[in-house]
Amino acid sequence: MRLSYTFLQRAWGKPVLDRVGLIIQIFNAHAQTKEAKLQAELAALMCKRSRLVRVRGHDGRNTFGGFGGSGEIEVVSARGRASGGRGFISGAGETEIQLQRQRILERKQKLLAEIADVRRTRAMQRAARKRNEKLPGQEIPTVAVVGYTNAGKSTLVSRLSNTYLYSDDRLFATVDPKLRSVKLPSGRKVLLSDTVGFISDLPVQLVEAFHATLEEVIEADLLVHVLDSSAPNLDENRESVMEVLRRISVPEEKLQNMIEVWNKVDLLEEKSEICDLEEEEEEEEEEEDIDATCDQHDDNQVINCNDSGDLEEEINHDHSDDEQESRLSFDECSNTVNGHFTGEDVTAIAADNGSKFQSKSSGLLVETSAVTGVGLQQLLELIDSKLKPCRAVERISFFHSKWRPPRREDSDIAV
Ligand SMILES: Nc1nc2c(ncn2[C@@H]2O[C@H](COP(=O)(O)OP(=O)(O)OP(=O)(O)O)[C@@H](O)[C@H]2O)c(=O)[nH]1
Ligand SMILES: [Mg+2]
Repeated sequence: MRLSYTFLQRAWGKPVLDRVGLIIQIFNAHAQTKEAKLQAELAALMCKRSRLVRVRGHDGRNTFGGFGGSGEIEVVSARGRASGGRGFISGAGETEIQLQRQRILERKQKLLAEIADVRRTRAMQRAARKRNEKLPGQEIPTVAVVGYTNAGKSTLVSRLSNTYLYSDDRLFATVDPKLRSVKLPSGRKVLLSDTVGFISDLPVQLVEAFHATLEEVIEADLLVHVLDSSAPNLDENRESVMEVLRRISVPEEKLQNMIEVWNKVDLLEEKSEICDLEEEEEEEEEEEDIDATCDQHDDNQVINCNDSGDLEEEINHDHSDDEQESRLSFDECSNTVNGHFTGEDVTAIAADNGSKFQSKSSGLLVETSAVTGVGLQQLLELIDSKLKPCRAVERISFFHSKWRPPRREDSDIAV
């Protein structure tokens, strides 16, 4: 496999990346802020336990880390070179590998220090924001919008806040979390935080490296999990997101209170219409077939008029086949529509899927289309209702108007 990277790279004259390398490349290309760029670089460095990542710039020079937007990343095996393999570094041996590892380590420490700096600034800003919201009822809660990449998070946040956020039909369109202010039906303001999309089997190194981004999720008062309801692998996507949330230690209580949004329902409707048309055509074809079969049976009836019992059995058998066939085609059609569900009755499907899905009856599920606007009002109302109880508790707190020492993490930051 390692050999084939080199081989393919030479044969095609293009960089060949594995999954992790590719993700890092995409993150790097989409990173806009200093923080995101630092994190992308750190992610690359953290993937070097058994490999080395090297960047070839326009001038042909190779550098470690700090790859620019148009630089090329080359992921190669350290072991391959150490054993005299045809790597990128000529005359490579264990000493050179060690030297490079040392350089990587130094760079990593520098990056970590810079990221800690950025985090400190962010935490101080957050602390200042909270201090400014000291009057009861004036707190601005944060709602983190999380979900699988390409589920429609940015489109949804844009639509709800009436502002522009970059969205695209590609992986990791968002790399820098963004906050947007939204007014809820009760009149209260919230900050919606559009976050980085997750993927299945998110490499551990990436989770660590993107921890600063995921802070938004941990700090949020409420989570909104956006799913692409038209995705054929909705279950898997859902599980992948839950896994990452658990991995970054989001409290179970917050996960229990999380709102689930099944977005892109307009696509289901479109597909459902296509499916209905197909079904109608199939039914027409079946009717024609049945007519033809009946004609045949009529002929049989005439021929076998003395054996009516057998004939009846034969006819019933044919009809049950027809029923089964039409039921099968319906099921197939439903699967084509959304992998598992029809847009109509989520509750029934949720029941079918046991505890895997939160049903509508739990009050935590909303179907939306960020494009057509369906379900958005309902979503805002749900956010409103989910935030109300905790705010009410704070309002009756005896200490709300008194001075309190800063929270531990804030004091750490101040030091
Ligand atoms: N038909 C339809 N398309 C949608 C809907 N919501 C989002 N999209 C499209 O889905 C694609 C991805 O949308 P984004 O908002 O960028 O998705 P995201 O979850 O923010 O993606 P990442 O930032 O990569 O994690 C875009 O092409 C959107 O136009 C929807 O409700 N219906
Ligand atoms: Mg996005």
